Amino acid sequence: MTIHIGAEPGDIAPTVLMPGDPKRAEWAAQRFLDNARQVNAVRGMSGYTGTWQGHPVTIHGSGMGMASLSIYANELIRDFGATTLIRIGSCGAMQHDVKLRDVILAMTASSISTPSSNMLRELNFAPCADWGLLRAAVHAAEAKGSTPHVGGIYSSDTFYDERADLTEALTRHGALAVEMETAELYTVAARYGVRALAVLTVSDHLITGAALDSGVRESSFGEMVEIALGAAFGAEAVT
Ligand SMILES: O=P(O)(O)O[C@H]1O[C@H](CO)[C@@H](O)[C@H]1O
Ligand SMILES: O=c1cc[nH]c(=O)[nH]1
Repeated sequence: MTIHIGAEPGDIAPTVLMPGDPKRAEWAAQRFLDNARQVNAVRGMSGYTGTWQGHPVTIHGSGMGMASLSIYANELIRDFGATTLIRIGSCGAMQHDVKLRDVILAMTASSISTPSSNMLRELNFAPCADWGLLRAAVHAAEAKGSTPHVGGIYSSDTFYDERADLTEALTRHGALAVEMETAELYTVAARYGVRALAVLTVSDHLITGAALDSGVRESSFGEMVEIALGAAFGAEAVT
C-alpha cells in the first residue's frame, strides 16, 4: 500500500495499462479482463486487476498530465513491481493525414519539460518507447487489419494551449499528435529499466477542429486496448 495506491502486495500485475481517465480504466477492465476486481480507489483513481487470455493484467488510471502520471508510474514500478506500462490515451491530431479515431503508436515524445526535468537538469533526455513493445504493437495492429501511425508526438503541460507558434513548429517537424503524459512515462520507465509504450486514439483534430465527446473518450476506444494487450503478450494473441 502506498500513499496513492491502496492495493496490497501482489494485487498489481507486472503488466499495467494506463489510461488517463479512471472511468476508461473501469470500462476497459469490464470489457477486456476476466475476473476483474478493483485494487485501487484512493482519490477516486481506479485500478483493476484481472486476466486477459490467462495473463494477469492491471488497468490503472494515470490522471491527466505528467505530474499525475509520474506519481502512479513511480509507485507502480517501485512499490508494486510493474515491469510493462502501456498508456492507452486520447490525443489531438496535428497532421492532415491523421484522422479522428486513428491509432497512434508513439516512438518518442517531445516536451517543454517533464517532472523529471528537475533531476535531469541541463540534459535534453530523449524519451523513447520500448522497441520490443513498439514492434509487437505494430504486429498486433496488423493482425487486426489496422494500420496505426507510428512516430513522434508532443506531451504538453496544458490542454488549453496559447502557443500557436509551438503547435505550428511541432506540426512542421512531423509531430503526429498532442497529449499530456507520454514523455514522463517513457522517462520514468527508462530510469527504472522497465518497458513502456503509448498507444493513443485520436479524439480531437487540431487542424479541422473536429472532436469526439466525453462519453466516446471514456468507453469506445477498444481498438487501442486490444493493440496494447497484443503488444504486451504477443501479436498472435490478438484476433
Ligand atoms: O484520454 P487521456 O488518457 O486522459 O489523455 C488525454 O486526455 C486528457 C485531456 O483531455 C489528457 O490526459 C490527455 O493526455
Ligand atoms: O491532450 C490532449 C488530448 C486530447 N486532445 C487534445 O487536443 N489534447
